Amino acid sequence: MTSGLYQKAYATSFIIVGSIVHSENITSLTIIEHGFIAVVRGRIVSVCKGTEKLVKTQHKYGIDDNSVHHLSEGEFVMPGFIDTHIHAPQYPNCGLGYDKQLLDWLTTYTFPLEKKYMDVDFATKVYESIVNKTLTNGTTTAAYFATLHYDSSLFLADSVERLGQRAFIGKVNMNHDTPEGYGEDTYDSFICTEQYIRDIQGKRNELVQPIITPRFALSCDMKLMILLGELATKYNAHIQTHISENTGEVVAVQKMYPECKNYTDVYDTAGLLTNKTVLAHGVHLSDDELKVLAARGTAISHCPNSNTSLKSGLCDVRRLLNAGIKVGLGTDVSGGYSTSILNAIRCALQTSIHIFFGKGTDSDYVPLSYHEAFNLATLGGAKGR
Ligand SMILES: Nc1nc2[nH]cnc2c(=O)[nH]1
Ligand SMILES: [Zn+2]
Repeated sequence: MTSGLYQKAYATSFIIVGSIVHSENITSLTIIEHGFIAVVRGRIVSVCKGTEKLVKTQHKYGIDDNSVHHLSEGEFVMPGFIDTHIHAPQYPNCGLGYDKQLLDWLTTYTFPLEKKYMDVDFATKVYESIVNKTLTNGTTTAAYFATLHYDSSLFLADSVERLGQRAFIGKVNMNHDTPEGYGEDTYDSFICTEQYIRDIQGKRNELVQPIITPRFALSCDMKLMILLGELATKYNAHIQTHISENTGEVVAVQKMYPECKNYTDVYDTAGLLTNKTVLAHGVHLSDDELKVLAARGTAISHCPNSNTSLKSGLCDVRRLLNAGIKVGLGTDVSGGYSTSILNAIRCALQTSIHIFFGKGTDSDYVPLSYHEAFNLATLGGAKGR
């Protein structure tokens, strides 16, 4: 759905007639040819086929012929894509800096760019353009990381609201090992985050929600993470962060938290693993960690473009699904160079095939199918919410 039509969906009632493609579960793709989808004041009330049913639906909801849109031959309607992990401020760096792996990439390219968002004018320009770009690419829901800056993070929420996207927007928290000019102390980070949550919830717009966003275990100490976990409970808020993306990062986390069993245990100890938590990457998780994540109902955002671009590794989605973990797709701009979830679908399929090659093509490993990848890009991402 184009962004114009998407915005219109919230204001009016209408019916789209034509082919409908959607995913009801991970094992199949549903294709309804010559069907129709009826939307009444922003809510889908019917997905059906048949002329008689179409006429009945028009009568039932008082939808006149001018509000019935017929798709042309070859066109189809499908659910919007869900980007479960994207860094809005990193958009200007898309396609840059892949000569480094995660930790060096952060200090060389990412932190210096994010620091610039103390300038609200700069932030407004970039945020307006990334929200427009993702909407154009068919992303109707996104979980955004903003930056540490309270004012610019609110501007991202304003852009999302104005342009008509559903989004979870996080003011990032970082109080440990921070670069010059881009860090916060524990108290400020906590106070500012609480105010930020209140501001966003105060919009009373169900499409725009705050999400608690400790950057990752190397940027936040345990005290701050515990405080953020408490905020999540108090405000019934979602949580997002990164986990086990890169082997150097995993080693550094174990060194920083020697009392914890593993990376997952760090977040579990802080109370950050809930059924409203989304963890990006999860490339190098052990079987024990997968069990804990499944038990907590915590989701993984699979970011295959980023995992390859930053040479982090091949994330085995089949293994995550078999462990009972909810999985969605993320672009991870600008670790990933593309803002498009269609690109994430393609990258997820290729990553899965590369894992299959690694196991030997005579193995019984089943790479992801396109209908599984389509599910991860739509309903799978929605489950993580
Ligand atoms: N890909 C990615 N991983 C991270 N880990 C901590 N911060 C980041 C980030 O900005 N991007
Ligand atoms: Zn990320």
